[in-house]
Amino acid sequence: MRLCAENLSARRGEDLLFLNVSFQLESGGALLLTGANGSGKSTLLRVVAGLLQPESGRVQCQIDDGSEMRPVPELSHYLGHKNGMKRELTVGENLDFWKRYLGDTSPGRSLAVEEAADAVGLSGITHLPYGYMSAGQQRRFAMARLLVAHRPIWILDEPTAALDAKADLMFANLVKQHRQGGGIVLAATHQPIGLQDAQQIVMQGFVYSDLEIAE
Ligand SMILES: Nc1ncnc2c1ncn2[C@@H]1O[C@H](COP(=O)(O)OP(=O)(O)OP(=O)(O)O)[C@@H](O)[C@H]1O
Repeated sequence: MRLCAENLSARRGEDLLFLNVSFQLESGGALLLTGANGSGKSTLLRVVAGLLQPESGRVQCQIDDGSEMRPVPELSHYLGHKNGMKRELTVGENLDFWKRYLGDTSPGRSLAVEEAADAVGLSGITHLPYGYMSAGQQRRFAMARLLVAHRPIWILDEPTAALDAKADLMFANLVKQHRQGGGIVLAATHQPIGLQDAQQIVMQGFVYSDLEIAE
């Protein structure tokens, strides 16, 4: 599998936040985004995930050599700052919704809801409302979403913010296993979460605000 981002640029408000960012990731590869608060990490991840229209450029993914290019949203999970779970539903109902809604988009095994809960260290409580969970448990169950539907690309925005050291380690192992299985990971994070040998882009913020993009 190969993910290609070519000449991505994005505007926030009137200003150009980044200009002509390109990278390529192969199966098992990872990209780490770093940079100061407000430098554009979340914006770049949202562009890659298809949640924000770029000012220029495109991102595509090829499953096998010679196969057609496919849009990243079909093949990716996006774990942003928000957990994307309903407080009123049980944990199991939330995960079951995501399992059915996202489905599996490529060969690869997704986990049953209880298996995924076990993988994030929280088995036996999926019958409880999501809103009853502590903040850390809620985040762990949001991570379980990555496991109940198989998607080869994981796009992660500060996935372990506010988690304890044990949860960091648990998630680092999930990321490592995902990469070992041929998955690709893009992440903005300050924690060591299984991103050994990752490519790195240091975001700079509105440095290009007075430039215009050549069409
Ligand atoms: N909808 C918006 N309209 C205008 N400006 C925005 C909008 N969303 C974000 N910005 C600005 O874009 C810049 C980049 O924001 P972004 O969230 O991508 O940064 P970040 O590097 O992820 O920051 P952090 O480390 O704090 O999460 C910031 O200056 C922010 O204020």
